[in-house]
Amino acid sequence: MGIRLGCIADDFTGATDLANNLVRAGMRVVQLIDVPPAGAAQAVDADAVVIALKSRTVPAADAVAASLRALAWLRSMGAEQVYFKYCSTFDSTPAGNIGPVTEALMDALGTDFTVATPAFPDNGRTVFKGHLFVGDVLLGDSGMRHHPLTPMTDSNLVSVLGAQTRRAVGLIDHTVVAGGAEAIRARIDALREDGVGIAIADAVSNDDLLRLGAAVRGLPLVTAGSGLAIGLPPNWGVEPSPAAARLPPPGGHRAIVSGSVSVATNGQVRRYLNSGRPAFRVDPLRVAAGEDVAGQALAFAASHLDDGPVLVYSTEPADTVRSVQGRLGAAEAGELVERTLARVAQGLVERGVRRLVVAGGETSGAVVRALGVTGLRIGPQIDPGVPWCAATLPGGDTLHITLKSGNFGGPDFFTSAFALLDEEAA
Ligand SMILES: Nc1ncnc2c1ncn2[C@@H]1O[C@H](COP(=O)(O)OP(=O)(O)OP(=O)(O)O)[C@@H](O)[C@H]1O
Ligand SMILES: O=C(O)[C@@H](O)C(=O)CO
Repeated sequence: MGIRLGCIADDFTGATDLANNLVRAGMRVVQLIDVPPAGAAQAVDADAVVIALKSRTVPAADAVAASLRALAWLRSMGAEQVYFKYCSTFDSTPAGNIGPVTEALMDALGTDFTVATPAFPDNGRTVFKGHLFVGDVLLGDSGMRHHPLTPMTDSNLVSVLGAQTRRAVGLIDHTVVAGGAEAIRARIDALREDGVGIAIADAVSNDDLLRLGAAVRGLPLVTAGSGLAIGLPPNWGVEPSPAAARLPPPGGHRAIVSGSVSVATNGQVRRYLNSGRPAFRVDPLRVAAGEDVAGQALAFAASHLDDGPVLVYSTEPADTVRSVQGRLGAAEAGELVERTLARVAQGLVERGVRRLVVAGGETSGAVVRALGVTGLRIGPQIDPGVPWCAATLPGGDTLHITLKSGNFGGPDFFTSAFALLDEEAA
């Protein structure tokens, strides 16, 4: 039997976020890093496959090409419905990539209609009258306003998406969503007749997402944050089951690698440092000056792994990061830190780390690629949007790894993550 749901995620932590919601709703999910080579098809035994791309901020043409490659592979696996996952804060610019990728997927699937909703109420992302809220504030008033690559200053998603697409963008508003699947389908029919190709869907609660999920049964393509995923498995008669999230038993040393500069991660790092546990700070300026900072971090880690977890971090508040970027250049600083942390992660695994927390989407991409990991089995949720995963290392060992989006996770995430793994193993 082929897979039911084929998913394309525009970044790595977003992919595990989506996979997590599907697993919680009972699907057996495999996450693949990049589009697999031909012939890997036989290896997949799952209800859903999530292909993790790094396509959020690359040029739109590259994002489209990568997404179409992923689509072709998912279709070859028999995917009955396709899910394009983007960020719950709708990270994009007028050049894309949400609009261009959505339209390319619609064209390739030969469909004239799809929905778009980044709503993820469990993490405070709600859509009301087409406007996206992050917690209690509109998107345009949130921290996303100052994002270096995708500054989000307009909270009205109908206009944000309209600026990125050739197709007309409409709205399925909350009064319709509250009316249930039939009412939503009637609204979809009316929008289609009016020539609308993509509809932003309101959702302020998980119940809204469940109703939307039922209504989009049979649409070849849905586009969303991870929230809509909770409403799709019932369309195939799949029900929540703890078996879906079962991972092999964990072992080995524990470590945390954090290159995220988000507000939530800053709080988590601070909390960890205050607890007095072993931690090593990676200073990008010392790396740029030619010091072997990765080597120093690994030497430090080696002497503390027995009483781990050990934290290696470059996480700093926004003003410090800005000052580093001012001296090195933003892209150069980012790449330098990603390369250093990826080397640290490799060295940690060589030194026996088999339980690894990684914070930051770009950082996760760099780490996972450096480790030679090609697929992740999704396990239990630590906090909304962040599950433990199991990967097979090139040498055959199992690595338990979690990829945390910058703004996800509670203040004690770095300790609660390991505690959950211990509980599951007990
Ligand atoms: N101290 C630092 N100075 C400058 N750049 C840094 C520093 N620490 C990390 N970076 C870079 O900042 C970027 C952070 O992006 P990343 O996606 O990993 O985390 P995030 O943006 O906080 O989280 P997310 O994308 O998951 O919301 C990376 O390119 C990283 O290398
Ligand atoms: O949807 C989200 O907010 C996350 O999964 C994400 O994509 C962060 O990069």
